[in-house]
Amino acid sequence: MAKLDNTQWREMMTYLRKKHPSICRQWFEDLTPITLDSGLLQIQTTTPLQQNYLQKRCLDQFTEAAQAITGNLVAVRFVDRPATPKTPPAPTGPTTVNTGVRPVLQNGQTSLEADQMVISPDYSFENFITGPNNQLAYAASVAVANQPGTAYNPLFIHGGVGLGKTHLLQAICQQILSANPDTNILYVSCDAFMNQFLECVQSGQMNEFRHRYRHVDVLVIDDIHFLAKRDRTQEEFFHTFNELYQSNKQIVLSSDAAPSEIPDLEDRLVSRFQWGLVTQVTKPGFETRVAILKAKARLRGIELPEDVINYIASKIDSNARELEGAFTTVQGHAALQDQPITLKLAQTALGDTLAASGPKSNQVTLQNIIDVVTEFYNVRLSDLQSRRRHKSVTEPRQVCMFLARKRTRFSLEEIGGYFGGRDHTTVMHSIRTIDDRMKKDENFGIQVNQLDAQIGNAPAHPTTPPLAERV
Ligand SMILES: Nc1ncnc2c1ncn2[C@@H]1O[C@H](COP(=O)(O)OP(=O)(O)OP(=O)(O)O)[C@@H](O)[C@H]1O
Repeated sequence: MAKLDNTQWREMMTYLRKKHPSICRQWFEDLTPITLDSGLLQIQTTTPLQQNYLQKRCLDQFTEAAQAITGNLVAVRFVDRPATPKTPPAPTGPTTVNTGVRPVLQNGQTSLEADQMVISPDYSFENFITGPNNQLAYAASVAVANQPGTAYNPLFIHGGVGLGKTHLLQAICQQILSANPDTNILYVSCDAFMNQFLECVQSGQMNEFRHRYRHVDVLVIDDIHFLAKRDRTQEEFFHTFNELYQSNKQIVLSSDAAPSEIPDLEDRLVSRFQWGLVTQVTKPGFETRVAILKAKARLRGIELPEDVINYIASKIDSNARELEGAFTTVQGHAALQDQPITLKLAQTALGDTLAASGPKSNQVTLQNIIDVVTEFYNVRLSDLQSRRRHKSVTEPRQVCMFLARKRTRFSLEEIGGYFGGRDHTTVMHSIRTIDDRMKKDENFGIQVNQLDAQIGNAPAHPTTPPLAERV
């Protein structure tokens, strides 16, 4: 049987590291090219999780590399170890639940299946760095993974963007599956749950929908706060929750706010979400940021000098996703220039984009604005996103919209969407209200300008025209 020779395989890996450094992982070393037959390159993985992940997330890059190295039109397929016993689909009913690791057919391909989230091998407990900001969430996640359905049910993890909620959710799935590969885990985004619900209502497939969601061992839903204001979906979720809970099936949820702070969430759901354990992840401190960068570098098989790590960790203090983004930028520059990563290279690479998250930054994120405004007015983000119209909420909300428009690239629609699904005319109105008031009320003007200054020292977004023209 034809094969890719070792030199070609190594060249393929080098090609990937050079052209697509951000997808490369240390564990790619464990991949083996097994056959190259009739234009099909089969690559063997060491776990079903890797196989599923690579097939869904890295196929294009591997195909490009295979074609570049062989000079032929080659298709790539990732295959699991032949020795791995295949579990037959559960025989019950028309819908079989899959784990996200072994996609299982259900009446052929359906949109229900297509919405299953892909689990990344990176998101394991091993690769999760703990610190005072996430210790409890981590410990609770490990407990749930070791004793699904009994330790804490439901487990509800909340916190701001990029702070590791999804990572923990996926680590739970991975751990459960590695202990018992036949566990039926359904891991979806809240968005997928809502869309599937609507589709199934419209197509008269509610039996399939219910079967799918109510016959799992573990239900994991990311970003459950999107249930806000969706009355019918909340109703459906309520029944799903009850049925699973009563059968001691584990439920794990993540959200950007604590249950009681999710706007327009029915009380009965709020109280159920609090039955188990509600735990928060917050911003990592400097030492945790350093450790996260080291872990990410290890995962990618990259040597990141200590001074570069300290530099990035000191400049970016918002969240792990932005840290990782900065690392990717530096890695990309090094690969493009074919240079080792040094402090100088990192400083140049990050020069334009550095610290999009911090007050030292010259770019401002929505989170920076929200942090400053919510602290000043002593309100919560969920208040700003709610329908509440009390002055104590409308004023900070309008100030946020005003500053978001002034300091970020977001469109009126995007800003409105973020602050509770408001349309662009509402955002326009808010901006004008603040603008007018700043002109008329000197103290108020000073106050908003101070908030603006606290967000960062950068001028208004340089590529955007003056605010008045943009409203
Ligand atoms: N404590 C941590 N240790 C290692 N990596 C982390 C940690 N926290 C976050 N990360 C990494 O940061 C990135 C963003 O994390 P994740 O997607 O889990 O955030 P999130 O809280 O779900 O954000 P969002 O609400 O925007 O979905 C991921 O690559 C994740 O692995």
